Amino acid sequence: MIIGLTGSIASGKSTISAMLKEKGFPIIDADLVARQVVEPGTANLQEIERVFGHVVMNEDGTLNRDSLGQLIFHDPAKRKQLNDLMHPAIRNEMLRMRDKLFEQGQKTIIMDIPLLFESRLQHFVDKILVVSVTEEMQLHRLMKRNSLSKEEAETRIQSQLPISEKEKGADAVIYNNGSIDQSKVQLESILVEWDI
Ligand SMILES: CC(C)(COP(=O)(O)OP(=O)(O)OC[C@H]1O[C@@H](n2cnc3c(N)ncnc32)[C@H](O)[C@@H]1O)[C@@H](O)C(=O)NCCC(=O)NCCS
Ligand SMILES: Nc1ncnc2c1ncn2[C@@H]1O[C@H](COP(=O)(O)OP(=O)(O)OP(=O)(O)O)[C@@H](O)[C@H]1O
Repeated sequence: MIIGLTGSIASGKSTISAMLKEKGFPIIDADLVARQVVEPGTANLQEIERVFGHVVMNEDGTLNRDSLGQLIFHDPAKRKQLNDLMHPAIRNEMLRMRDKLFEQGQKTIIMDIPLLFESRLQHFVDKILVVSVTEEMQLHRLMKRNSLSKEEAETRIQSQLPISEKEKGADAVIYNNGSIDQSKVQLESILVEWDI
């Protein structure tokens, strides 16, 4: 069985994913895969430099993530260009990892996919677990974690579907406004309900 873990930016997916990892579930993390597919020397990174310019590169040849983020979160056309370039590579690598884990005999796999709904990847997974927070809390945590201004954080939040829409497509929702322990209790009861 594949559990799709999703939510919105800074809603707490990584926090819940860490709890699932601690319980022994294998995790395929789309954000991590998205870093692997643009490592120095990859054709993807060369293409990103060609399309977005030298400004998105660090001197050591790695991707300047802040600079690329500034470009794509403010501009839907550029975001689409980046998505079109990277998403097929991310998807292929995630499927390869999934197949390998099943071959190794794993029964339940977690796929942490921030853009599961935006990219219409619902068919990748058997159950969808959404990590939700109020917009106020999301803004607060995002500004704090990424040291962003209110305006920058709002721009990033608006680049994704509203969390209320994602809740509608969920098999279960964790409301992560309270403490981490309160979210853990919710996770545990969902795992019992799903018998995993
Ligand atoms: C723009 C980049 C370089 C910014 O890097 P940075 O280290 O600042 O952020 P990070 O990768 O940790 O992403 C943080 C969060 O931003 C959100 N996010 C990232 N990319 C996108 C996008 N294209 N559209 C909407 N939200 C996005 C996700 O919620 C993600 O969890 C990076 O996010 C990226 O390469 N994005 C394109 C690939 C992608 O779509 N990744 C999302 C998972 S598939
Ligand atoms: N219940 C909580 N109480 C306090 N802080 C929290 C809680 N849950 C998450 N956080 C903090 O909020 C921030 C966002 O959480 P996290 O990184 O897990 O979100 P995410 O959904 O994985 O984000 P992204 O989409 O950007 O990858 C982090 O700094 C995290 O430590």
